[in-house]
Amino acid sequence: MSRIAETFAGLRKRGEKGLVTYLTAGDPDLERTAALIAVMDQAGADIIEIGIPFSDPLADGPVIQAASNRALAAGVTVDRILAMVAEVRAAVAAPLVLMTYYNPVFQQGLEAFCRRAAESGVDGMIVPDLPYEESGPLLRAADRYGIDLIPLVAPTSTPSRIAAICARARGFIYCVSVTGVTGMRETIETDLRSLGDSIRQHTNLPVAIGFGVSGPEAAARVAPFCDAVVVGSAIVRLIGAGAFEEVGRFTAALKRALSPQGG
Ligand SMILES: O=P(O)(O)OC[C@@H](O)[C@@H](O)c1c[nH]c2ccccc12
Repeated sequence: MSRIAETFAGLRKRGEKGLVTYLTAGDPDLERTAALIAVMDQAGADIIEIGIPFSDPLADGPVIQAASNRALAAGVTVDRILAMVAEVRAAVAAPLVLMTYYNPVFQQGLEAFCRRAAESGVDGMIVPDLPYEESGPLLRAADRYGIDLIPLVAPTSTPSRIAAICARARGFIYCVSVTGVTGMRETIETDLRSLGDSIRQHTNLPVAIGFGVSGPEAAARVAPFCDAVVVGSAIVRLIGAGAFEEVGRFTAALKRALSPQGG
């Protein structure tokens, strides 16, 4: 069983919803990223998503774009990110998922990228600009190295597309709650119940909902429709403000809101 599958099995047994937290690697530097991954793990994050900064992050809103720019300005590279992951891996219980656009993967070569990611202890990958139709080669490479290629489903995905995406999914399905880019929102208007149902018709894999979840109350509101909630921009904003010691407290508050006794 993969580390991601084990994590969801444990959550189910404990009657909890999972918490997936995101941060951009190298913002403000990789030493801080490593420390924050450990802090989020200890504070209750069930899966940690590590963003590889990219110059043209089309799915990202202003908060994560700014984090990418800071990381790129600090000179972070894919090599250094994977070395950092390899260093923290043994001390961190949570599965680690890379969020990367396709270009950095393609530049290294699909096979080489997946091999090195696996050697560094990466458990899964999200590649938001890789369309389902073109995902075959990367899926095969990821499968060879035991890395789950986690797909995105959006409110605009048609039923036949959802079926096709689910058939190729690994790890979990990342259900995008809104049409648009990452970032905190006041409210989420999407009918998450019916979107979740249309995914579950085609797969038994867990469903995580992300985009726009701003804090513990918002997390508790979307939790009934999924197995895990993803929080990115709200955490990246704390990091961007230098409020590093807040990250652990915020993560713990999010996790409390997703546990049976509630927040
Ligand atoms: O920032 P938000 O709205 O909390 O959403 C999570 C998101 O940041 C994270 O999962 C992510 C960051 N960049 C992405 C690009 C595509 C898909 C997902 C992501």
